[in-house]
Amino acid sequence: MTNDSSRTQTLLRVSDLTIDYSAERIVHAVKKVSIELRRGEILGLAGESGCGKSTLAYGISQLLRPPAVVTGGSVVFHDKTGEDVNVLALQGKDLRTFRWSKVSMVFQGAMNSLNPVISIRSQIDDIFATHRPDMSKSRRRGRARDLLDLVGVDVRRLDSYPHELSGGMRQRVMIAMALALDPQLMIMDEPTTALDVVVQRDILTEIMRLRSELGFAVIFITHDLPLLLEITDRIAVMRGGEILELATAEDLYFAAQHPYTRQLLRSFPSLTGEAGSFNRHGGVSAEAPGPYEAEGAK
Ligand SMILES: Nc1ncnc2c1ncn2[C@@H]1O[C@H](COP(=O)(O)OP(=O)(O)OP(=O)(O)O)[C@@H](O)[C@H]1O
Repeated sequence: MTNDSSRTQTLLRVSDLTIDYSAERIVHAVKKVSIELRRGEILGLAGESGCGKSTLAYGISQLLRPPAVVTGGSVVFHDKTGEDVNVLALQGKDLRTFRWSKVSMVFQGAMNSLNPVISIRSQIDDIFATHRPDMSKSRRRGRARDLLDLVGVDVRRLDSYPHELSGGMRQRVMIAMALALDPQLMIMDEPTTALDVVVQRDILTEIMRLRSELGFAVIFITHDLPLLLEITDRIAVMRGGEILELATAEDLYFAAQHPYTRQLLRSFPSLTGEAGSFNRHGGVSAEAPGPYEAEGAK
C-alpha cells in the first residue's frame, strides 16, 4: 500500500497496542498504548522497572517471543519511499529486511553479542553480504571503514576480535552495525548502562551527533530520567503498561501534568535544583534544533 506519508512527518504510528505475557498468570505488559513518532525525533521512554518499556520496544520492532502475545492494536511504519508497512504482519524475509534496513536496535548487552571468533570486519561485512548481495567486495570494505570512522573507532580495529576491544568500543561497533543499512529508526534500550560514566557520555554525544548528521529517529529507553531530559525531544512516561504522560522534555521538566511524573522527577536529586538548571547538551542545540523542535510542534 502506498500513500503520501513520505511527505508527512510521521515515521511510526502505534495505535492501541496491547501486549500480554500468557505465562502461568497473564501479565498485561502493554495496555492500549498509542504513540506517534516523527521523522528524526528522539523519543524517550521512561518509567520504573517492569512498567513495559522493553516490551513496547520489542513490540514495535516485531521482536517479541512467546509467551508474549500482541492481543490488539497496530504498528504502522511510514517508509520514506512512501510505503506504509503493517509491522505486526511482517514475517520471514520481509521481517529480517525491515529490522536491519528500516529499524535497528541496540541493547544494553549488545556489545556482548558480537561473535568472539570473528573479526569486526567480517561481522560488518556479513550484514552487507546478507542484505546487499549486489554490493561489490571493495564497496563493502569501504563502507565498513566509513562506519567505524563514523562511530569514532580507529579503522585499524577492523581486523581486531571483540575481546581485543574495550566495552565502549564494542558498543560503538554495535552502533556502527545498527547504522550499516541506513535505518530510519534506531531503538536503543539502555544502550550505555553497562558502561562507565565517562564512556557513556562520549557514546551518547556520538549518538546525538549521528542523529543530527544522518537524520534517523530514536526511541531511547532508560531508567535515567535526567539523561532523557537532556537528550530527547519528547518523553513518554510509562507506568503499569500505560503511557501516563507524553510531553516535550522541557514541558515535562517545568510543568509535568501527572502526579507520578512529578514523583519520578523528585526522585532524582540532581533535578531538584533551580528551574534554570535544565540544560540540554549532546548536540541538541539552538543552532541545530531536532526536526521535532524545528517544526515548532507540540
Ligand atoms: N517472558 C516474560 N514472561 C512473563 N512476564 C514477562 C516476561 N517478560 C516481561 N514480563 C513482564 O512484563 C512486564 C513488563 O516488562 P518489561 O521488561 O517490558 O518492563 P521494563 O519497563 O522494560 O523493565 P526494565 O526497565 O526492568 O527492563 C513486567 O511485569 C514483567 O515482569
